[in-house]
Amino acid sequence: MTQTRTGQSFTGTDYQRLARELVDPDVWDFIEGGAEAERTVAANLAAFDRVRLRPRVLAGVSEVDTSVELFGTRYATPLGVAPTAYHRLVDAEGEVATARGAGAAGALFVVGMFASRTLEEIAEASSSELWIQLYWLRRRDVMAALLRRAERCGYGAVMLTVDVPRMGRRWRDMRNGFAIGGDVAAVNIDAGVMASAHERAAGGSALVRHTAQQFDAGVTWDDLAWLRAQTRLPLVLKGILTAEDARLAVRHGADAIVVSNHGGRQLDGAVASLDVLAEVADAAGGRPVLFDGGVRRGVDALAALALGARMVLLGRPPLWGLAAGGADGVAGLLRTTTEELAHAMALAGRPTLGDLDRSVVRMSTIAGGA
Ligand SMILES: Cc1cc2nc3c(=O)[nH]c(=O)nc-3n(C[C@H](O)[C@H](O)[C@H](O)COP(=O)(O)O)c2cc1C
Ligand SMILES: CCCCCCC(=O)C(=O)O
Repeated sequence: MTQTRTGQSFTGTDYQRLARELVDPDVWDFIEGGAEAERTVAANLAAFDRVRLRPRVLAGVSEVDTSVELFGTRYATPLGVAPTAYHRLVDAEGEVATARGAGAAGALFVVGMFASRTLEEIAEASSSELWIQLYWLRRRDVMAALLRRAERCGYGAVMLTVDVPRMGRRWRDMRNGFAIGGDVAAVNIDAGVMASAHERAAGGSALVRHTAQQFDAGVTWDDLAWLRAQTRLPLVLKGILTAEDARLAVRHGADAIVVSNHGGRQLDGAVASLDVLAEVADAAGGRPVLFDGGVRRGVDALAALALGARMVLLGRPPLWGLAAGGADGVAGLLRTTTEELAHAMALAGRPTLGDLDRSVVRMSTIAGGA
């Protein structure tokens, strides 16, 4: 699924529109929604509206190369699939289809701790690199067991999400009394640990109750030593928004950092990811910096790569692709966005990702400003 009825390539917004028609309204709210007034959701998008590009000319752009290397693996595209929970909410094959789609596009897929297909099934279906994402649960034995399984089936890194000591107050989910329903489940985790995610109650989100019960809000930087000791895989911390925390992450053994505000789903009012990318990249001591939040077009990815990201992750867009067209939809979404990026690189006179630096971007103070 990569073309409209008139033969044009789908863009991200085409996938979004199609997905909206197909997905159950409560699930749509879960995907699209953010915390509280959704100011940070809006800020992530608005930051890209303030990007102005400084193109160079006569740069020899007959070949454009979007490939990138990270932890010894080369990817065809610097776009990757961010960890998102429960892909079977939008497609019967769930993460297996996402893995096939990401593989077809040569993209990294970060499999969520709350995946709705087993780590082994996903690995079997994948032809590109997989990483595993973890939240810090009270049950460290569950985290350790997941890590061992991920290592056994060849996952290449562990991404610890550090911005969810408790669940953001997502009013859409709370008003919908959202709970994970039907036969969808986080199949890699003990059913007892996950039970509260399925308990529907009027006027509240089961995800909030589940997080309060099962996530460990007491962890500190010192606890990272425990996780480090569990695995030889590279450790990537997701959810860093300040130079201070970037320095602490490096000091406590992070091999890479993801600049992210969780797609505006956690602290409403938090800075737009793009606005702090350069600050965090400067503080990361040479460690690779990944980025997510509000990337919808290739030109957005170009700006994030220029401001210091080695790789750019997409959260909601691959779910739109998955809902609209399964594995083909995920591949189509990633390919289209990569083609947009390659096009922008050519027109900006930067034919390789190595040519992208801060001189590409000038941030306007107002959306749509000069
Ligand atoms: C439906 C949904 C589920 C998510 N689940 C997770 C998750 O399980 N783990 C995690 O670290 N981040 C999760 N995220 C956050 C994404 O990894 C990512 O940070 C965010 O979506 C990026 O913003 P974008 O959607 O604007 O691209 C989720 C996001 C969405 C939209
Ligand atoms: C019951 C598990 C909670 C899923 C959390 C997924 C997530 O991080 C999100 O942003 O939503």
